[in-house]
Amino acid sequence: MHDSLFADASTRLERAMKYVSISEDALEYLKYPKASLSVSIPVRMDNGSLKIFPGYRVRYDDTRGPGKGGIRYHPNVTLDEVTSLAFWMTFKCAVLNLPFGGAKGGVAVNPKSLSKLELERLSRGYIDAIADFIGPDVDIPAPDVYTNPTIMGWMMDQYNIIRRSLNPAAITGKPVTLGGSLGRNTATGTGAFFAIETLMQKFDRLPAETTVAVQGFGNAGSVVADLLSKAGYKVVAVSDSKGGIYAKQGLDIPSIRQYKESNRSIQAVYCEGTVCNIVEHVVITNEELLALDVDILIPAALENQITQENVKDIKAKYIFEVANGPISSDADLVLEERGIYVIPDILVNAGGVTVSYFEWVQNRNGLYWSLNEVNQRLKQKIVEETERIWEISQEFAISMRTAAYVHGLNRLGEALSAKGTRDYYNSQH
Ligand SMILES: NC(=O)C1=CN([C@@H]2O[C@H](COP(=O)(O)OP(=O)(O)OC[C@H]3O[C@@H](n4cnc5c(N)ncnc54)[C@H](O)[C@@H]3O)[C@@H](O)[C@H]2O)C=CC1
Ligand SMILES: O=C(O)CCC(=O)C(=O)O
Repeated sequence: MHDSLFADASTRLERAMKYVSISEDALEYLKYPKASLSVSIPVRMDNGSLKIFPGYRVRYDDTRGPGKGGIRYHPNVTLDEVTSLAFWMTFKCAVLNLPFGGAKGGVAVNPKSLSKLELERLSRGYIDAIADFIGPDVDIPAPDVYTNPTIMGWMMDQYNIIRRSLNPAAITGKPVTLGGSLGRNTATGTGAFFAIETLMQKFDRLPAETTVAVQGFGNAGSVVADLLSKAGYKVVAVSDSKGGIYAKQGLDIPSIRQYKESNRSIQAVYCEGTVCNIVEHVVITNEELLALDVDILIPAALENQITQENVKDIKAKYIFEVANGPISSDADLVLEERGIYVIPDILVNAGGVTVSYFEWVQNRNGLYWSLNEVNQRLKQKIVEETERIWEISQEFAISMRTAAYVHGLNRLGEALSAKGTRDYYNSQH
């Protein structure tokens, strides 16, 4: 594994290069972020003191359209992490053929330590600091880890105050009442479910005979766990930042979600109405969850969860990356050698940005779609691109990850070439 997350992420590009025929110039462009902004956000705390939080927004590439990507609140956020996340967004949007480039933002903060008012001040302060860097035709933020529709609502409102106009398409993942799209809040997990279903059919796997473990029970992980369990898969383990639960007979995911809503933590429960009772289970660590002997492993938390250190312990047959970058590049090679299928983040978790695109389209048209229409369109896109990446992987006998990068690189290369060399500008100065 490289010291820098971005250096590690870039190796994926290098592995795909030999299967594409795009210009050297295009490849050179794609090695660097187009623009990066680092800001300091002053926040008046409830006790009257002033705290400064570091924040970032990176626009990696906007050849195919405005930058697009979420905003993360986490104590470990760095410019290196945000750059990697913006790099992945660039390829994700290309893989899904969305008219967007890639961007990402983040603030180094533990949001759990802030009051609701402090969180609102921080969110408005972040938009104050980056307002000139974003916009509906430039770069459009959305939610990511520890941010949510409420925070997107504050951010859009702050952007509108600064611009003195209403700009619903400036931010996606907003509350529905402020122009958010139906289905955006569940889109990442739903898209992942469509990708899993498409590929499990190819592997002739029946849901009832397929066990699943999910690391991270947030917006993305809890929804995919729910959809899989409703489709008959046996979800035997889930976890959050504090640890996990395992039950050989399978967990009742809807009950665990219900319990989490009122208690903000996970517990192995079975609920009838509002009464939830604890059922037989084993408490496990996140490390133990990753090493479970299950058919499908779904990392849905943070980066670098499977590395050279623990890759030998992995027993799952298929890994669907719902998190961004959960597997380091060296661990990826080991998994490939061992015949473990890894289905990459830039495809599996692309449902979120796809419905963000639908939200942006609806905001610009002022015509809003039903939930059914959103989910039908989402399914069509995810299934189509999953099939295409599968074909590329079969054609060149390469991993699904490399195939996804080949697919994205082809689209990016075409757009970069269509823009021309820009030598005209250079020769004028
Ligand atoms: N929210 C979205 O629309 C999208 C999210 N993603 C990715 O999905 C992943 C999860 O994001 P969300 O579900 O949105 O975040 P979230 O904030 O809703 O949930 C994060 C979950 O991860 C858990 N977690 C945090 N640290 C952990 C650790 N060290 N070990 C195990 N669990 C841990 C938290 O307890 C929580 O359950 C991230 O990698 C994010 O970038 C990707 C595409 C879109
Ligand atoms: O919805 C979006 O625009 C971006 C979601 C995101 O940050 C991601 O896909 O990692």
